[in-house]
Amino acid sequence: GCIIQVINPNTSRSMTETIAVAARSVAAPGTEILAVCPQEGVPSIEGHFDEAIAAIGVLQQVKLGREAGVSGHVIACFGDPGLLAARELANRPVIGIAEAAMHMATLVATRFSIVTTLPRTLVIARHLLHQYGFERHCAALHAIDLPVLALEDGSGLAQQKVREHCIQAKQQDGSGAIVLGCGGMADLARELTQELGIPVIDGVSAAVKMIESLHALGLNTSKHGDLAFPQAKPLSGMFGGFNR
Ligand SMILES: NC(=O)NC1=NC(=O)NC1=O
Repeated sequence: GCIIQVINPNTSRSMTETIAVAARSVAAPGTEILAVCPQEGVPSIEGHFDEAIAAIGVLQQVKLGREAGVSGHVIACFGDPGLLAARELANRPVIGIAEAAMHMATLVATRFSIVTTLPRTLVIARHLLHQYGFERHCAALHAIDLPVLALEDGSGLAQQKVREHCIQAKQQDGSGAIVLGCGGMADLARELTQELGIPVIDGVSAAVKMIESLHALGLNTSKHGDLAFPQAKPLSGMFGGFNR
């Protein structure tokens, strides 16, 4: 069996649950999902500062998962915070939900649109498109202009905004697929795919299936070269107990 650690890098328990439900909804019968979030950090991730803080919690959770013997790790925030650092700490595969959703979109469409939360997170999505080499595949990026935690306030307003922007993206962007740009949107993909008649892709479920595939293929993070374990060195202060 496969044990997948799904890390919500923010500290909001309700979003961790939304993410866990999406992960479990696609997990294979033999796959166990361990959904976690950092004990301390930031309640939502909406910019570079938040990402820097969240990355420490991601690394702490990846180390715990490695020591628990998980088969792989998912970073369930659309900025993929701490992804490469996490791969240095991990033996097993580590996949971010943005890279997972973007890869899947390129398999089913020639171009995709992204629908994310606050406008200020658009630059983060653009950085990832460049980093992953998908700039040419992304036709447009949209922001619903609501904060991440509006997805968890029970009003349904954020979910309605996501739906409206997905409809606009389908009509205006010339995209064949849509990528949902937040871990908290993970529960919307299936219904929107049905309603819009085009692939609307959630990175949480995409990442879970990619980890299962890597596990089945016996492929793990390469420790040869750039992603080798960090050099052992004396870490000080709050990082004291935190070595590779
Ligand atoms: N673009 C985003 O909304 N990123 C995110 N911030 C979070 O706290 N979770 C996300 O997925």
